Amino acid sequence: MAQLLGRKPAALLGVATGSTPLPVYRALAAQVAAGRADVSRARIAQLDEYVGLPPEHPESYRSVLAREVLEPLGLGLEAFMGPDGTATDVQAACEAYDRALAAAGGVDLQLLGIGTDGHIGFNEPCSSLASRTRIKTLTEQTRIDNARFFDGDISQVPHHVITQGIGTILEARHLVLLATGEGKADAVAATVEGPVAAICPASALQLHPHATIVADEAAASKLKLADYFRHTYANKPEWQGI
Ligand SMILES: N[C@@H]1[C@@H](O)[C@H](O)[C@@H](COP(=O)(O)O)O[C@@H]1O
Repeated sequence: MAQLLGRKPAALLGVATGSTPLPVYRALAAQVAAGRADVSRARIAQLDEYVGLPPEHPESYRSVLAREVLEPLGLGLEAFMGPDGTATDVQAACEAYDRALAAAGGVDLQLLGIGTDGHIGFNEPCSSLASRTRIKTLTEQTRIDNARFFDGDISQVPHHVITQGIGTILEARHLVLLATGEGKADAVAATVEGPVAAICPASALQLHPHATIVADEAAASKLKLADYFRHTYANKPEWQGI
């Protein structure tokens, strides 16, 4: 991210919620504090949002991103773009968000996490690979996974969400998907080595010309080609800048 900001100070950074990307946000904030990265002209775009949670609810994704990304980077809400989870006309809000992203020049770098079922954003299994920002219904598993943010009480986890569609996500110039822990190993294997199929929404990354997957050993543990991936990473020519 810091490299991108060096090349393009007014970059539009797409950010994900969840626990996995938090160390990235902390590292970027540390670089900003040390004067090694300048985010003063950067803008931040939200990936998904719960429907019906007021923006000031501590677990609305707008609140989470304000707390974890905007404030540590010293950015205000004027640098932030996101869909309105409380809109009366949700579909119109979704379409407006897609238009706003395009009008802002598109997302330069989109950070993604991955759900245990292979979802990206909140595109649950069998989401159309061409989908645009829209309302989705969460699976029971995702609601169970996310109950930890709601005092472990699943009844507080909304059933409906707004998410950038898979087609919308694929329009970002660079996709970076982060996965840690054994719980993500099946999803990572299906994403990287499985067929491109809506049953694993993250497999759509195989269609993107510039997608990077960063996985720890546990999350990578079910990859058949792990040795090959390690070898190529260790032998990247310096000119590739990785
Ligand atoms: N909508 C978010 C996703 O964007 C995120 O990738 C996923 C994984 O979260 P974690 O990184 O905490 O495992 O959680 C939620 O479902």
